Amino acid sequence: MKLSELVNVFPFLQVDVKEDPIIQQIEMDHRQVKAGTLFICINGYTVDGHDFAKNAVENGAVAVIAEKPLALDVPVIIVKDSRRAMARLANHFYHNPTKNLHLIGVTGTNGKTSTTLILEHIFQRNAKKTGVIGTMYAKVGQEKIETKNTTPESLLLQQTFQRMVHHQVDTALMEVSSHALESGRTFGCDFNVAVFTNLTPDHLDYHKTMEDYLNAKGLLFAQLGSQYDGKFAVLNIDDPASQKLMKMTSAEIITYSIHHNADISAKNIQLSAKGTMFELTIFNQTYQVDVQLIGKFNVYNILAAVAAAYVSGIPKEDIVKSLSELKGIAGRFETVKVNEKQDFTVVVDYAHTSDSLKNVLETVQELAQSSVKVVVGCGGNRDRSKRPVMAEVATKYAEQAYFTSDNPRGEDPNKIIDDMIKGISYSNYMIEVDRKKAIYDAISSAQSGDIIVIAGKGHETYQIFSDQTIHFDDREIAYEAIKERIRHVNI
Ligand SMILES: CC(=O)N[C@H]1[C@@H](OP(=O)(O)OP(=O)(O)OC[C@H]2O[C@@H](n3ccc(=O)[nH]c3=O)[C@H](O)[C@@H]2O)O[C@H](CO)[C@@H](O)[C@@H]1O[C@H](C)C(=O)N[C@@H](C)C(=O)N[C@H](CCC(=O)O)C(=O)O
Ligand SMILES: Nc1ncnc2c1ncn2[C@@H]1O[C@H](COP(=O)(O)OP(=O)(O)OP(=O)(O)O)[C@@H](O)[C@H]1O
Ligand SMILES: N[C@H](CCC[C@H](N)C(=O)O)C(=O)O
Ligand SMILES: [Mg+2]
Repeated sequence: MKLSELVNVFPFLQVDVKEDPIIQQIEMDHRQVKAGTLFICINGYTVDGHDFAKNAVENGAVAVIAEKPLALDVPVIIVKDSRRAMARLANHFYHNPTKNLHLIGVTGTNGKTSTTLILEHIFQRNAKKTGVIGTMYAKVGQEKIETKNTTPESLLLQQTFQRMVHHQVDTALMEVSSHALESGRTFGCDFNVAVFTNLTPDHLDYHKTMEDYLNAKGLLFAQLGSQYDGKFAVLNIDDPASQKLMKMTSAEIITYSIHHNADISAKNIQLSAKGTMFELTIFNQTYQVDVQLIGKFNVYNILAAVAAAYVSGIPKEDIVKSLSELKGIAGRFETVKVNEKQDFTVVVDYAHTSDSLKNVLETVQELAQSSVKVVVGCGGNRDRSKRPVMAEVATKYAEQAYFTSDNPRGEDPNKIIDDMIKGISYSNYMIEVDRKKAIYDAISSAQSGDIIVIAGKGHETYQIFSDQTIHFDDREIAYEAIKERIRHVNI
């Protein structure tokens, strides 16, 4: 595509393109630039991409998008906001791929990954070809692509959607983070259905207040389009934030709930260690369902997915049938079992907010025959305000807590634990900064009937320190620790 054709998307931009190079790719990182690239300068949170424009040209960039004049030997096009401009350019460059996809976006503090993967299962069981974009990976058909962000930057996002279109994907299921909405990564995505799970405290380092955080989530619903265009907003009306989201959208509103009357609802929920049974009502028709997922919070995720699948045209009976074949989700309430001699339960769960930790601990309290133990830490360079709240929840809802590290990143792990224990009401905790040792401590003291929750990292296979990232998988460590515990008991 010629530069002039590409920048045509900006309506009032006066571009004097004397040279009109062919643009073969667009990049925002100078290290990815090759001959024929349009380089976009982003003033980021850590460095300013404008400082790398010269290097980008040396690497082969044939044109540059910037927010200020730059003395370069290639055309420089000046825009007001280059991140925003990038979303628009990406959309145009990759031929507006979401117009050719049925796109479902899921937002909310907790449950985005779970809901998108339940949706993937429902759509696949109903003969749809799916694509997924989220925390664990992006997936085009069966091919998995590693992702750095839950919701990637617009360039990678639109490129991934284009791959989906080329691979005949019809339905795309996507987690939409508040960071992405706030920074415009999703501008230009043509969502058909937007789903809201819940809003509880997290990311207050980035959004500052809960109101700002809600407003960021609200952008998904505000940008969705109207009911006249067949757009649907799926809202959890047990969460008060939904009242505000209703006002922000002109899409058709579909409600789901456990506690109120709603379009999609669940009643008579029976939890067990093997799964969950409940009565599911989809627009006045009720079905008995029996799923392998554990916990009331997963009933919410199922309701959200059922609602989104139904408004996407999957018949009620087919949705219900696919729920019975639903398997667990990696790193979400994932149990680690070595053999039959193991008379206690170990659960690895991605709970990394106070609300998700409370939910998972309340769930295991209902299931435990003896005591509940929890191993938990808080991420470095992330919302500090959640640290003492998570520690309070851990000590309140478990008999014994082990405070440890969870991706300290650029921070001193001991200081993170200091922040956690500041001002908490209970003292039933131990501190072990080494996460492996903390897991061994918790498991080596396991008694028959205990449940040990290892929280915060779920599917992650790494631990991020200031100077290095090491391989670290809670499930692998727990497995070894359980083997040792069983050996010890049998000596
Ligand atoms: C705070 C934040 O959101 N940061 C995101 C942001 O990075 P940034 O603005 O800091 O980028 P930067 O490092 O300052 O670089 C600025 C520009 O210079 C360029 N550059 C930089 C260095 C260089 O040598 N050459 C070069 O060209 C960079 O490519 C970039 O274009 O833009 C990057 C590209 O899109 C993101 O990957 C990055 O996410 C980081 C990794 C991150 O941790 N983000 C978290 C907070 C986040 O977004 N989380 C949400 C999930 C939350 C949830 O699910 O609960 C998410 O969607 O992932
Ligand atoms: N609907 C829910 N409500 C509250 N907690 C939930 C819900 N669903 C899942 N959880 C808890 O939150 C954890 C993370 O779930 P999930 O990965 O689905 O959330 P997410 O929104 O994708 O998180 P992230 O923001 O990191 O992408 C789970 O391991 C579980 O403890
Ligand atoms: N999406 C979440 C992931 C947190 C996972 C936890 N293990 C941590 O590193 O804090 C975040 O960016 O806050
Ligand atoms: Mg996620």
